[in-house]
Amino acid sequence: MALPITEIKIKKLKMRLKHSFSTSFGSVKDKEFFLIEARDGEGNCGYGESVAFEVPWYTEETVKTVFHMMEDYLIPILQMECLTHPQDVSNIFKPIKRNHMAKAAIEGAIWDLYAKREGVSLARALGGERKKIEVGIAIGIQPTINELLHTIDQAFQEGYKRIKIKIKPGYDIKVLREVRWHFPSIPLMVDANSAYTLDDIEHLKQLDEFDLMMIEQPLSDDDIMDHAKLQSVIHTPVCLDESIHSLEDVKMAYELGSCRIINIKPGRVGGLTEAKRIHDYCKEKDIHVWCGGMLETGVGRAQNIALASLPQFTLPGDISSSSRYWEKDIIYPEIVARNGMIEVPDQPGIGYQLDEEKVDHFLEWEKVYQL
Ligand SMILES: O=C(O)CCC(=O)c1ccccc1C(=O)O
Ligand SMILES: [Mg+2]
Repeated sequence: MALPITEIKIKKLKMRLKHSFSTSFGSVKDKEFFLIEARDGEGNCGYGESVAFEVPWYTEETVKTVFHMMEDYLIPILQMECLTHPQDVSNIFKPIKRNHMAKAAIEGAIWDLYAKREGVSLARALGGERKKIEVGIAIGIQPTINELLHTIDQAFQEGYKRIKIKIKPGYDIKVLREVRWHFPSIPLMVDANSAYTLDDIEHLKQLDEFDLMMIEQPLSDDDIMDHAKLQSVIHTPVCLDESIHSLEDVKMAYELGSCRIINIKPGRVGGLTEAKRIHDYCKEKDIHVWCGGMLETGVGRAQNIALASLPQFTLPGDISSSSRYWEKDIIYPEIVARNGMIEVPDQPGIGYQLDEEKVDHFLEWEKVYQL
């Protein structure tokens, strides 16, 4: 069956985060992103969200490169090709190298449109089975230890299933000692966003004393080899985030023993289809996976919820309530984690409605493309 797309609309939005989010390389206060709409001319509309930031600190993409790729290369490809299934999208985009966040934004809208046309939830369309997913919370680098302890306490009281804290050189061992002193048994992990090198191996070995679920992306963002050297000498499981752009990267990491856990973000790997391929491989190899976050609004968050309903997402993801980041989200109902669980919607598509008033409120401009 054909999957006829008649129109793609790009909406540029800017939303202020409730609190700025700080990591080892800098902080984000205002989130600029694109909301993508894919229509079929029969009244159905699918939604996608781009996750690139303004500055290329996380990966090389930026808000501007995402727009450039979508307008100048990806949408023209859609204008030329006929689709039968959202799985075709990654294939037709193959001639364009990388630029995964641009591809994923469009592909996500097409997956949602497809699920709505089929009358099934996006979770179901992807092969998801879970009715509820376990979620955790990511806490940025805090100005003081007391603020960190307070935020952890709050998150734990709200029932989040695990706490992730960001670390960097000078903000690691001492901080963890404090955290473990106050919270000896909470499920805890750390994310370094590539702040260390192999020269820090002796330092990183000290992490083993804190009973961490994992250390996420300690070394360089494009490295797979050094992480294998590190994993061979520390007990704490290594989880790769920035280093994983595709299934091929996961295979290499598995073969080399670079990590024991994979963080999957659809935006980083080029979309939901590639995310699912990675999931399926990890299931076969018994590698635990979880769904990462990119400070998304409700649209990206809803897509992550659908993805995390797949069976190998065995660890709680970075998918917190809308209210953690936003005064008002652009979807309704807002996403709510209760006791560290989020229900996977069973309505067609992402299962949340767009709040057009809110979208208009945060809208900077929009552009329409006929296919
Ligand atoms: O809660 C979230 O959305 C994830 C927070 C987070 O850790 C993060 C936020 C922005 C960019 C990269 C990362 C990351 O996982 O490394
Ligand atoms: Mg990370």
